[in-house]
Amino acid sequence: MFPDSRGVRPSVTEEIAQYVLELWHEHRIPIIMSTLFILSLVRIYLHSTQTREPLRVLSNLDEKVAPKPSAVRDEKPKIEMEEESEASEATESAVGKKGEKKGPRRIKGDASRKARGATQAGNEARKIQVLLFYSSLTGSTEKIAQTFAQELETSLGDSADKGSGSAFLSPKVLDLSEADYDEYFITPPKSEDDQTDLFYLLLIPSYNIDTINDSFLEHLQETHHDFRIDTSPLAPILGYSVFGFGDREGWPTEEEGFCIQAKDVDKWMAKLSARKRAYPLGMGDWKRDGKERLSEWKTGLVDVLKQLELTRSLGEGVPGSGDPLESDDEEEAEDDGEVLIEEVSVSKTTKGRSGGSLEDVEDIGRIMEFSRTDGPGQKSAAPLAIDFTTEGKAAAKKGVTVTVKEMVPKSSPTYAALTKQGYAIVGSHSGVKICRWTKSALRGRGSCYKYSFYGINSHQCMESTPSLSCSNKCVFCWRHGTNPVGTTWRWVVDPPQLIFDGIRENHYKKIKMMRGVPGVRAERFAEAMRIRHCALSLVGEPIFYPHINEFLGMLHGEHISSFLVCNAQHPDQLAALQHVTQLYVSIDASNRESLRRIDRPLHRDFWERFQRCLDILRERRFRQRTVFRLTLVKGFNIEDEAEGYADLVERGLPCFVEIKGVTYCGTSTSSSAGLTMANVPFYQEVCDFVVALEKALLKRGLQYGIAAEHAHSCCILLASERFRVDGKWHTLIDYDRFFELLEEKGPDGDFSPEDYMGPPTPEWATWGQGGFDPRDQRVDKKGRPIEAA
Ligand SMILES: Cc1cc2nc3c(=O)[nH]c(=O)nc-3n(C[C@H](O)[C@H](O)[C@H](O)COP(=O)(O)O)c2cc1C
Ligand code: SF4
Repeated sequence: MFPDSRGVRPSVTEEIAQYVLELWHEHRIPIIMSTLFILSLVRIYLHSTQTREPLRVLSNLDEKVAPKPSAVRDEKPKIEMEEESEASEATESAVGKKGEKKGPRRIKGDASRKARGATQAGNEARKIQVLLFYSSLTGSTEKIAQTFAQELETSLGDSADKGSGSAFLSPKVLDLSEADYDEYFITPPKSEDDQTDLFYLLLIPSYNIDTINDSFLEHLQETHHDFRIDTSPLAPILGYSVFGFGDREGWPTEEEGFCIQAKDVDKWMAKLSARKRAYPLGMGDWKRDGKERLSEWKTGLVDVLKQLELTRSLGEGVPGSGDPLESDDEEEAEDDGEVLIEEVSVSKTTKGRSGGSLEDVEDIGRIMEFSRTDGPGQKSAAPLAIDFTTEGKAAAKKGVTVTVKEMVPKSSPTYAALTKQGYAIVGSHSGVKICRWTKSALRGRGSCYKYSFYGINSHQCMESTPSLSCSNKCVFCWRHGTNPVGTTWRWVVDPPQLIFDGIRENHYKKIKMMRGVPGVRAERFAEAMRIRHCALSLVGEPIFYPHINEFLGMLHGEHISSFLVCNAQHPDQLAALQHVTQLYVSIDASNRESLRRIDRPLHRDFWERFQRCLDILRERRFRQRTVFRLTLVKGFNIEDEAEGYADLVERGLPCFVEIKGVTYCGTSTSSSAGLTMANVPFYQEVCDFVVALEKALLKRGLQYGIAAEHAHSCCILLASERFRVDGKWHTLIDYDRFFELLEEKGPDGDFSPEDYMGPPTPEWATWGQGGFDPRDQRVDKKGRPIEAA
């Protein structure tokens, strides 16, 4: 090495470094190439000989299908699952689905989706154990319990322990005389891995002698009252249901003790489980219908269990459903377009927007164009823009362009008011609601008067209307502040199929919500899942709807009978109406002045319209089963009006005349009408009026008689002698025959009401007998049984 410029000679180390550097510069390319080559060889070798570790995210997906027992524990694992689903989403988006463009993963804050995914994943991991408890003295329930458990397992798609993929473990059958109550009825037992939810079924035969049932009931009661224990210690179970066996031979009615202990068990279980009644109490007579009832109960139960498997939730219940206090208070509001006085505070805004004055309404002309704007999420079914009436041409004449709006838009106060009152609004102008009688019949507490008079089952009756709008503002209709009014159809028209599907769906939804309500009977609940009747009378005017005939066709197509009530203000639509099972016209007064005062009609020619409607009814009396409905309001339309009503009957010659006292619910603030309790006639006053009317009819040579009564609803039926056969009234309807005739002869077919007249009116419903179905139990406002007089 040479000395540097300063004449200093480099050290040995410096000389070596210099040498290595020169060497690198000379040979770096071959060195890099050969290193890369060697590394590649090593990589290939390792790849072909080593077992691969699965990718982390894929392993997670596997875990989701078959989780390790410890993978899901209460809250925390849910979070883990969430992360897993996030991870799998990440993988999917990073790897990209087949044919999809790969790209950076976008993270969106879709909390609900994540939560749902997490719950489902959690649900998949958890199992459901049905515990079937029974008691038995003479052994029949024991045998039934064993068979029932096997059948249930099959119906649920076999059990998880047999590897079926179902969440249900094999049902366990437990004899209450051997089971440790402390183990099952103080707090629900936990499985070893804490991965199992419990569902309790109880098969209880009743005994009026001392049996194991007594100590069991005592235990339930004591547990509930024990101050050291929570009042609802069984709340963690998924749900429960009870079925009782009894013997009607010795204990004919529930009041006499039929299935009494099953009822008690059901009641205490509701308290202990914090209202987890998953399906109504079933009851069967072991000698007669026991098996049939049990099988029905099982069908309903399986539906609920399958829903539980998916959602782990019993779903919605009506307010107060399964109340731990088992309070049986019922609201007294009577529906069915039946007239009532109720305390309702009507907001000024609501009134202003929905009502509109007479002048406003009459200014609206024929609708020439349709300009509905479908907001996001609104149904896409094409609405039809029609003004089907012949009235209100003023605007058209003036050349005013009218924008077609929805009758009851979701954002309107009307919508809010109606939904608050329990209506489900379907589309933009139809509604459905469960009436109090449907609820009452589900609980075996009596049906509406239409059961006594015409044989309709209230628990199979749907109350609805395709038009929430009306052309009157009747003094006794408390809804006139909340429902829209008008003389012409000036709104968007929904197609009939949309209405039919919507009301049916919402009706069933509302029935299902009654599942946990105390006292609902399993067999009636099961029957209620098949609508047999439709009362088109809820609120508004059904024949106002332009496609009423198509809509009726849909009801009849499903063998749902139609009870249509109209207000005698739309003669053209009435004349065009096809067959209905029973056609009502509301007759609210006997003369022009009284009608104006009571109905406060929007049409200026209301009296002429009214009379034309009566004439149409007269013409059609051998085609349609026609009914006048009179609503008596004291101080308005009772006094001295019997003669006037008789004249109207003479004009319309209806098949029947229903006379009903207005119903009172609370203090009336029924708008300016100011009706009070003083306007509600006593039943005796209604009876006196009916007797006077019958006399007035006979005086005119009209063949009518008092056929039936339903004192509970303050309702009496006058019928034409056409419906008296061999001295017996035949006010019931043969529904099957009605549908046969309709199918044979068509909706305009030539057949008469007599052709589908039913069997004789039951004795208990005839005049003087009160009209309460003896199968049912009358209760007072607090749900306490009322002894028959
Ligand atoms: C002594 C006795 C008392 C009974 N008491 C009632 C009763 O109060 N209410 C009822 O509905 N059934 C009553 N039953 C009918 C039983 O509940 C019915 O026979 C039941 O199916 C018996 O079930 P098991 O064989 O599993 O014990 C009674 C039967 C017996 C023998
Ligand atoms: S007819 Fe139907 S909707 Fe009307 S009160 Fe009776 S059960 Fe209720």
